[in-house]
Amino acid sequence: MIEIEGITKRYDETTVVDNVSLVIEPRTIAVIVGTSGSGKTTLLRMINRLVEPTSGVIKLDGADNRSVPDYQLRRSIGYAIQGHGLFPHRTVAQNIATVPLLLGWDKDRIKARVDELMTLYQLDPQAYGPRYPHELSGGQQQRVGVARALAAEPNVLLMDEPFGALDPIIRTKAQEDLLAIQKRFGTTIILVTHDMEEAVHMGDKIAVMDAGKVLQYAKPAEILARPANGFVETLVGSSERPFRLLSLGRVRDAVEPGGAEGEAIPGDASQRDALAELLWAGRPALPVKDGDGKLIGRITVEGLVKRARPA
Ligand SMILES: Nc1ncnc2c1ncn2[C@@H]1O[C@H](COP(=O)(O)OP(=O)(O)OP(=O)(O)O)[C@@H](O)[C@H]1O
Repeated sequence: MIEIEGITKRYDETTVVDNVSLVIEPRTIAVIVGTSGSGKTTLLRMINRLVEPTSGVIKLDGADNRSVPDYQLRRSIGYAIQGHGLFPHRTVAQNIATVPLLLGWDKDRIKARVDELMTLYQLDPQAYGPRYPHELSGGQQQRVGVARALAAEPNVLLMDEPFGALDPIIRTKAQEDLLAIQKRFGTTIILVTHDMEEAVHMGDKIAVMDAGKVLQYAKPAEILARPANGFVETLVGSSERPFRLLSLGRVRDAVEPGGAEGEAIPGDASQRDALAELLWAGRPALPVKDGDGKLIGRITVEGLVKRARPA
């Protein structure tokens, strides 16, 4: 659990983070969104003490983050940034091994962990381990950056626009990979992004920041349905709201009894994708199948339209 209590950061007369309090539950993803210069990066960097707060306290599992030396703290918290921050003169394997090496892991354990993470990120350790960062594509470098942040099995991972520079297809893949890894290791993640789509997709909770303050901190569905004020409403995009709400739900949760003509939609597809399929097929309803291909009912345009409005 991460408890941010009344955190403020001032540079001279300027307050860039203004009395922020947030609690991030273990094994969840909290996303920080906001306009440029709203203080997102500064807030994130106060968690691993790359920036020292002017006042306030941050606790990790109950302990003040100033109770250990900052270098020790940073070895226990993963940190991944846009542009990856890889060491250019170290190989991919050496980059990933950075923190385990600092922690004094033995060679075999480090090699096993590097191989495990590279395999997880679909980079063949034999082929890519000895390469240098510039010999990789942007998407591959991004995966190495996240693998490096995860190398020492941190409970907490801080991510600052980690997918910012990726093209949309690779970005989606990177998001799915991260969600899968988060589930598997139970990591608590704080992710800074500009992208509301990403925030809604990834976040268990979203914190909306403006001018150093957190305006709303709530579940994505709550933020979409009941934005705290006009700023949050603008940020979540009024015209996109219905689709974003639908993107949070699965087809299986909107199944109605009965059959329909046409190609069946998988139950684990998002309701937003189902609506797109229905519109594209020009049909009022389509059948729904479960993971085994068994038909479990149908999904209708009418049903989805009702769900695209806040409850
Ligand atoms: N070391 C510093 N000295 C003075 N001002 C700073 C310093 N670091 C950040 N700031 C200012 O603090 C404000 C918040 O910066 P921060 O990087 O936290 O914003 P952000 O929300 O992450 O922005 P972006 O989305 O553009 O990265 C900005 O106005 C920035 O100029």
